[in-house]
Amino acid sequence: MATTAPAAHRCSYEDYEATAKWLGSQTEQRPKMAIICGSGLGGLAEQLENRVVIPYRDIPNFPQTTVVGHQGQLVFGTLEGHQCVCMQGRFHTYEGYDVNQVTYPVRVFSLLGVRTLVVTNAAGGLNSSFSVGDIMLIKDHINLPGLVGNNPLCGPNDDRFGERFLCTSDAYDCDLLALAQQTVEKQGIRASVHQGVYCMVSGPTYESIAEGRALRTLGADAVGMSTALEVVVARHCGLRVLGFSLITNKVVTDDRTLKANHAEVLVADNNRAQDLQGLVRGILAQMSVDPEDL
Ligand SMILES: O=P(O)(O)O[C@@H]1C[C@H](O)[C@@H](CO)O1
Ligand SMILES: Nc1nc2[nH]cnc2c(=O)[nH]1
Repeated sequence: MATTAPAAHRCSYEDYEATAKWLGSQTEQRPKMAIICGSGLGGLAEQLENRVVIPYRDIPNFPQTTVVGHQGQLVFGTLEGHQCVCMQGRFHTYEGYDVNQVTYPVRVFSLLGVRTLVVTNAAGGLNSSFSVGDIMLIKDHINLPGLVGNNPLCGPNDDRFGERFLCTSDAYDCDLLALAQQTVEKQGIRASVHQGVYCMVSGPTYESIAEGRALRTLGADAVGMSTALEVVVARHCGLRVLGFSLITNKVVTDDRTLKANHAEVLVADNNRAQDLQGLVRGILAQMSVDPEDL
């Protein structure tokens, strides 16, 4: 039987605008920061003050989450003095969404006035010095789907969002990364936090032994099924990006008896999500608050 990739879901500027306008009518909050919560990492959104919760099913043009550990709602509120919008649940291409649907919220956030994107994910550790439960500050990525043609910037370029040819050598903001590293030192958690390269694959399969080895050879420290596409679109609309991976499992690169699974990913999240939340809060507490937020 022939199989086909999902048909490209073209979204017009007017679609993004309509969604942003509708969200703007649901709350007076105008966040400058968006946080995408990875698998099992939605707890951060519970910590916001003055919460306004909007289920994805109510939002015009929004996709729906289908993965365990991804709740499917936007939460507006304040965290450490910053007005934020949190995605409690993200979209993945392995769910059948195409790259434009997966990244749809990022452009909507930019139209809402968001200037900084914080991305989090659950990822498999490839770097042999990483342990389960460690945090990786993302310093760069390998956008494997994008490199082989599944890039959300393919197709006609809309100059209202950004330029045709985007440079991604500076995708992860150096100043935010430095602030994150300072916070790590301040919190005394250096032993379990590393900087590294995140590789996005499409999933939903976890890596074969040969694939795990190949990704390590490519220079990846951790591998997951999200994030890079969102970051590309965020950079295209000029957002600053800070990224975190929670290492939920070690990618199997030798022992055939070990098997990665989503339950193990969620257990590791459950055990260590609070550390990641504490780090994100610590970083936000040190970031100057936009005067318009006060
Ligand atoms: O949404 P993220 O990237 O955190 O989720 C990861 C990748 C898959 O969705 C899932 C695999 O266990 O966790
Ligand atoms: N591709 C991939 N994604 C993950 N997400 C969490 N763990 C993993 C993993 O081992 N591989």
